[in-house]
Amino acid sequence: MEAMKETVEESLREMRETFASGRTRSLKWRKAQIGAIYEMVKDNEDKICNALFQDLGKHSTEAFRDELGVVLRTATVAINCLDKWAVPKHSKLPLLFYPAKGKVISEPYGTVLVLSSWNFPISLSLDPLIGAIAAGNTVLLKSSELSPNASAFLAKTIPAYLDTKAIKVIEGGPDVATILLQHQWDKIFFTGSPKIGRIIMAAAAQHLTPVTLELGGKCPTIVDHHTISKNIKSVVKRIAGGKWGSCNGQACISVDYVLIEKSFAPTLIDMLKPTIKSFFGENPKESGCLSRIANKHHVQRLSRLLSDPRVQASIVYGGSIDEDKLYVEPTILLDPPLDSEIMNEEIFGPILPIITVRDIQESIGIINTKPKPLAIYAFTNDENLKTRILSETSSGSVTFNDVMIQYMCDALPFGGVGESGIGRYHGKYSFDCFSHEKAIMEGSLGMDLEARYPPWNNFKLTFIRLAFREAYFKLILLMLGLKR
Ligand SMILES: NC(=O)C1=CN([C@@H]2O[C@H](COP(=O)(O)OP(=O)(O)OC[C@H]3O[C@@H](n4cnc5c(N)ncnc54)[C@H](O)[C@@H]3O)[C@@H](O)[C@H]2O)C=CC1
Ligand SMILES: CCCCCC(=O)O
Repeated sequence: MEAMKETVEESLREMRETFASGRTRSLKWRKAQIGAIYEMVKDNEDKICNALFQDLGKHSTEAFRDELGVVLRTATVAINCLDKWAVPKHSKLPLLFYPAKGKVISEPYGTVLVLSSWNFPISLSLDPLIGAIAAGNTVLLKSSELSPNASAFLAKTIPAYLDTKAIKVIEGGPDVATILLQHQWDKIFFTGSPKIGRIIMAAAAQHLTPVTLELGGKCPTIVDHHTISKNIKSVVKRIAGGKWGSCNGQACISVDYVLIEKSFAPTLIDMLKPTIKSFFGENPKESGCLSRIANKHHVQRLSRLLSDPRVQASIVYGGSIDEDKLYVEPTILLDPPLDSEIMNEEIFGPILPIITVRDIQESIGIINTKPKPLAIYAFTNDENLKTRILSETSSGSVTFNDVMIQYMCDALPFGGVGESGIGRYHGKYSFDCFSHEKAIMEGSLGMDLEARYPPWNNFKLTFIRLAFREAYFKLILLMLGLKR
């Protein structure tokens, strides 16, 4: 660890020197670096897909949809929009200070730390990296030890494409992260669990470092079957895809549990079963399209969630586990107890609890008994229910009549609220996430209003009262010929 400490100190010193040189402030430099990330992903598609397969058994199609394609689009949007994002924003000032001028400029924070997760190790590393570079920062990236092949690819390949004096990559786990957190950073961007998010925030507090925490939680899916019945096949496929079709439920915005009216349960279960078979065949373990569970610890964690006898009794499909093959069968539960661990911990795996209510309106009350989720999904065409969900619940985002696609829309901010996260990114939100918005004001020496200065008197008070009444003050300036 001593060697690692020296590496970290040397990396930080060099990144700070590079930032101080001003090189990263050049939009040309930023675009060149982001373009290099684009080329790196394009040049190494096979290596990246192989790394994701080695780490997670992730199929190359899923890997391209959720990772490579996401990064390529993020890079393209950043390069195309950076000039616009970086333009100072002029501000309308109170007439009292006329003819002073105001604007806001986006200033890079400086030297930034990015800590990412294992489930989408390429996109969750490179997306924030692109944002940090777009904003003009130097960056150190530490991806997750639980995706060793993807982490090794990033550590080996990024230096071959990017400015190594500005962009550093370190492999390692909690021990390395702990060393990193002992240093002062100008911004920390963390993707991971709320538990570790608290550690990150506590470490950042020592230096008053701003943080973005991309965390997780239990994303509910309401299905109001009365109003979506003519599209029920799409609804069921989207729910199944939102659980088993993206890293096998190991995603922060996966469908965690479903809320439906009791009368609809048999139909939903009967439609989910053939849908799973249509996705993964008769034996999903051999399908090749279903990502593996990350490691034995997570298999044992999922096994523990299922071990509650009351949960065991709620299994209506699946339930088999093969720890050696890091496999948990796509599993459906019907009404596991709301006080069971599986209904109070982020599942982060291929188990789908179906919770039934008498009236779908009761779903809101159940959702509000839990921490604010990263996403809420609701399949409904009932505008009143939509309005209630939007006004009576709080979450990072709400998606009606689909799941997970919000992640791929760079015009929408991606982030949580409460336990599910602090801050947001994607698209321009990434640029803003890694920028300090600095207020600039330029006063005029040409005109000095005595009313600004003592001695105070009623005339000055009247003048100041008027000045806060912008319309009157504008009239006065026009009459005095001081403003056209
Ligand atoms: N909001 C989002 O975009 C996403 C959120 N997540 C959330 O992340 C969690 C799963 O990801 P994991 O990687 O297992 O999370 P994690 O919190 O265990 O690890 C995340 C990162 O923190 C580091 N880390 C672990 N222990 C640490 C410690 N004691 N001190 C400092 N750093 C430490 C890890 O090396 C890794 O780089 C889930 O809760 C999931 O919902 C996952 C992906 C995306
Ligand atoms: C579809 C890609 C989602 C990535 C973020 C997550 O849910 O873990």
